[in-house]
Amino acid sequence: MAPGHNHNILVVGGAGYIGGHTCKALARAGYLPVTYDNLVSGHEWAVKWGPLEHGDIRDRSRLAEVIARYRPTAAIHLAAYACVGESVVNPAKYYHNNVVGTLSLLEELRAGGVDKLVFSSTCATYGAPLRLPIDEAHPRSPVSPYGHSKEMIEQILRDYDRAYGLRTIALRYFNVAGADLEGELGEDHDPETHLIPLAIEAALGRRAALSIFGDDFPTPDGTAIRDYIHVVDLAVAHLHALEYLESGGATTACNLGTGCGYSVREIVSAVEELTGRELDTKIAPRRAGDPPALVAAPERAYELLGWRPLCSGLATIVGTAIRWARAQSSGEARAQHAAPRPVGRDAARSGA
Ligand SMILES: NC(=O)c1ccc[n+]([C@@H]2O[C@H](COP(=O)([O-])OP(=O)(O)OC[C@H]3O[C@@H](n4cnc5c(N)ncnc54)[C@H](O)[C@@H]3O)[C@@H](O)[C@H]2O)c1
Ligand SMILES: O=c1ccn([C@@H]2O[C@H](COP(=O)(O)OP(=O)(O)O[C@H]3O[C@H](CO)[C@@H](O)[C@H](O)[C@H]3O)[C@@H](O)[C@H]2O)c(=O)[nH]1
Repeated sequence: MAPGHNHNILVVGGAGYIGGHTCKALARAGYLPVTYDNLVSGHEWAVKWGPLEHGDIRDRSRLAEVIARYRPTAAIHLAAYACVGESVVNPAKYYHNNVVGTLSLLEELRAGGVDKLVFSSTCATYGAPLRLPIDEAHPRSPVSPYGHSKEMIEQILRDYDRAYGLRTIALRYFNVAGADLEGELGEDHDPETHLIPLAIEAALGRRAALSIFGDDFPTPDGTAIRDYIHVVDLAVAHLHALEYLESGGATTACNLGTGCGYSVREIVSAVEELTGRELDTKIAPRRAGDPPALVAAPERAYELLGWRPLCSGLATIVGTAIRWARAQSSGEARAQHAAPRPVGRDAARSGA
């Protein structure tokens, strides 16, 4: 790419778990990821591959300023609250941030002439599945406010394309897990709610026991089944999605999953095997809003994007997450967190 060529990508929510990995993949492909994030759950240390612009998606003047400064050719929108259970008890929080916030972002993208958007959607838009695996034609009937918020946004995006020509691809992620293959990034939520990091923390003795939310689901071992996709595979899919839009692709949506489902008990066994520690578990009631099984039919993404998951085997997902968790308490993690963001070529391209 020629120096000075404007290939800035606005990564909204780029300081988060998936956003950080996506920025790394973008930088490797020659883009400059410009992170826009209010750091409500993201981290400054996770922004290593381009500038960090602090701001909230509901702050339109701040958004306008950042878009005018970097003139991105496209945006990737990952900023949201994303906990299914919490959304059931506090739906207002979810609709305000996810839906109202996205409307604010869309207005400023329009005003700034940004006409391509990759959107982080979710398999939670399907609700309780009527059939497995779930393909994109499956009815979407969310069972949590979180899922509803994402489904509403998908509808808004279709309408914005028809009316304003904003082309978008909604990526319906299944369960994202694992950590950067080089150990530079990983999941760090506070509080953590996701199964794999919680199981690892329990195995490493950092929490007392892992609660298994329900063992009476209609699944072979009674625990809920999910399709886990490695965060690095997911990050790379965003590059393919961007290329799809850059080459004129029409507004659409596709699943990002593997087609393989694992139960909570199977995840517990994998964590035990790979840490060499026995896990203390206790059965707890089902968590509100949790469907029994979510497994993707992943073929549409293969065909549309020419993408395949390459590191989403369970051993790699759990193995990289264990390595990341172990590094958190060591000097290795602290050194990485302190690493400065790249300057020079990137600073020049940022127009900073
Ligand atoms: N983790 C998963 O398994 C999963 C699965 C399906 C979909 N998703 C979606 O992927 C996206 C990223 O998820 P994640 O796991 O990386 O979560 P995360 O919490 O680590 O990242 C979200 C980022 O958005 C930022 N953010 C939130 N609200 C903001 C606001 N109002 N203004 C500016 N920044 C804001 C946060 O600070 C954070 O950096 C979310 O949209 C989520 O719904 C995640
Ligand atoms: O301590 C725990 C945590 C989770 N689970 C179960 O493990 C499974 C996976 O849960 P979790 O890791 O919290 O992910 P989900 O609730 O499935 O949600 C994630 O995956 C969704 C897609 O399925 C995304 O939309 C959400 O943003 C993302 O948080 C579910 O059956 C949970 O009930 C437990 O049994 N014990």
